[in-house]
Amino acid sequence: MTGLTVRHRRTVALDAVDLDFGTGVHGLLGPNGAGKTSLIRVLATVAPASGGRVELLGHDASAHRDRPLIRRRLGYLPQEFGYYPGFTVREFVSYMAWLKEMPAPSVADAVESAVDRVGLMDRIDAKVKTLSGGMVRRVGIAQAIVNEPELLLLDEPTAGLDPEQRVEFRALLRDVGRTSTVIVSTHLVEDVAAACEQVTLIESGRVAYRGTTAELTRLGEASPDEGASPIERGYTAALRSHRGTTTGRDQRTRSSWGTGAQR
Ligand SMILES: Nc1ncnc2c1ncn2[C@@H]1O[C@H](COP(=O)(O)OP(=O)(O)OP(=O)(O)O)[C@@H](O)[C@H]1O
Repeated sequence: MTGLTVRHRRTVALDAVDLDFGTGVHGLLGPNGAGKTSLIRVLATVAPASGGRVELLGHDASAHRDRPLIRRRLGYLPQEFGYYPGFTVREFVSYMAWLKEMPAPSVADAVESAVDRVGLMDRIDAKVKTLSGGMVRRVGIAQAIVNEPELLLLDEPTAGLDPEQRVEFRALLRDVGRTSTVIVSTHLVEDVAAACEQVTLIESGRVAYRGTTAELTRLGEASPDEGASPIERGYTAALRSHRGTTTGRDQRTRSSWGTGAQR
């Protein structure tokens, strides 16, 4: 994408961002309100850009006729996803496969494979409304991967998952990332450390840092900041550097709550 700008009324959520993502697992980090969801929604073709150019899987995301072609090859788990509570897991994931226009003969096997990958085979014929929050999240992941997407977009996918499920989910991400482009927005730096090769740090609608997970960790190792792990220290150091301050504890505290750029 080049010059991607997203405005929500007076708020500039993304400010002329240039980014490209190749095969592999990419972590999208940033404080609350940084612009991560705004970016993912444009990539998922559910929200228009206010400016700039976005090319997805060789298509122009702004071209109406190209969007169905993109959506067939895309998987998307929104931060809050809607589902029909009366559907069973099988019915819901099948319905999403149908929306993605998957060939009918392949749907039944694809649904079982996706549900199996998120560890819910024993609940495949249970109604979604009878599942726990973490299980519903896994149904959301199953619907996102049912079409074996070439571009997988996940907005806060580990919210509600217990630690064991998070470990399994990270393995799934690494597996999908072998052949596809996976973009994961998260607040959990340890998700990034465990599953992502590349990190993009967004703040106030701008790219604050890009590098490999190992580079961000090394940045943290060299940083005197307090923090639970080197990569968390790297996150703080990269944000500070972007803000152009090396001493501003007050500024860091203020900014770590996230701010939209009001124009
Ligand atoms: N529908 C909307 N109307 C008005 N402002 C919005 C809307 N959606 C987002 N914003 C603003 O745009 C900015 C970016 O929001 P966005 O949700 O993309 O951030 P985020 O990085 O995903 O945040 P979080 O980590 O809290 O989910 C914020 O200032 C937010 O308040």
